[in-house]
Amino acid sequence: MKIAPSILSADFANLERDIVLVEKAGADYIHVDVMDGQFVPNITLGPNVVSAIRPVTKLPLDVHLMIMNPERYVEDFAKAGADFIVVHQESTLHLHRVLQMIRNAGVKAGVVINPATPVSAIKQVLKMVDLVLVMTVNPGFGGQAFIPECLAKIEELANLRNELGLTYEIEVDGGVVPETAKLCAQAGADVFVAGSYVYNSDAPKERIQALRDAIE
Ligand SMILES: O=C(CO)[C@H](O)[C@H](O)COP(=O)(O)O
Ligand SMILES: [Fe+2]
Repeated sequence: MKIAPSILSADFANLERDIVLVEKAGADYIHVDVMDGQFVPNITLGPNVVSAIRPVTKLPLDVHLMIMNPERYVEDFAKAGADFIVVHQESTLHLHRVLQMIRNAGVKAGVVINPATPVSAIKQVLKMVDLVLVMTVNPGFGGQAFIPECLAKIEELANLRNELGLTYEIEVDGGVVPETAKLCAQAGADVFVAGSYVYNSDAPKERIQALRDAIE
């Protein structure tokens, strides 16, 4: 079980401090939310920020691209030091090609689906990916409520992984707190993204531990 704090809820004027804080608190990945103001109604950061934070942590950078036509930026995020590049099924007409590009750049490839997108939409590419991310809120903002209908998709992906003999990690993102994390773990999730629950607190270390206690 892995915990991936999302720096979307960190203090952007103190990113180094907030990344080191969660690394020391036992985080497994650093989740980086990239938004373009088109695919989602919010704008965050680009490859320059990924390359700026790369040297401040040894943890893998899990880069969640919420941008239209992510094929335009795969190379830039790979060069910036992303360990995972995760692209939305809904953001490109050429999902297979984008995943090939990510793999060819020597980066782990991930695919992500919105709450309204069924698992069947990514079945053809499951054998190409290292990670499948199930959005449990509509992407764009931190601090939203978990959508319980997404749990069935986690279970479906866990069953498919067994049936097809694959090894992708199943990650969940959005509204993750101990109660919802437990439900996701029971459904088969392995990686838990948490932004506001970890960072909007005086005690991020205790919050990471509370998530771990809930899922293990
Ligand atoms: O991708 C995201 C939003 O689109 C974020 O990773 C996610 O929302 C984390 O925030 P929170 O844990 O507060 O829901
Ligand atoms: Fe995210």
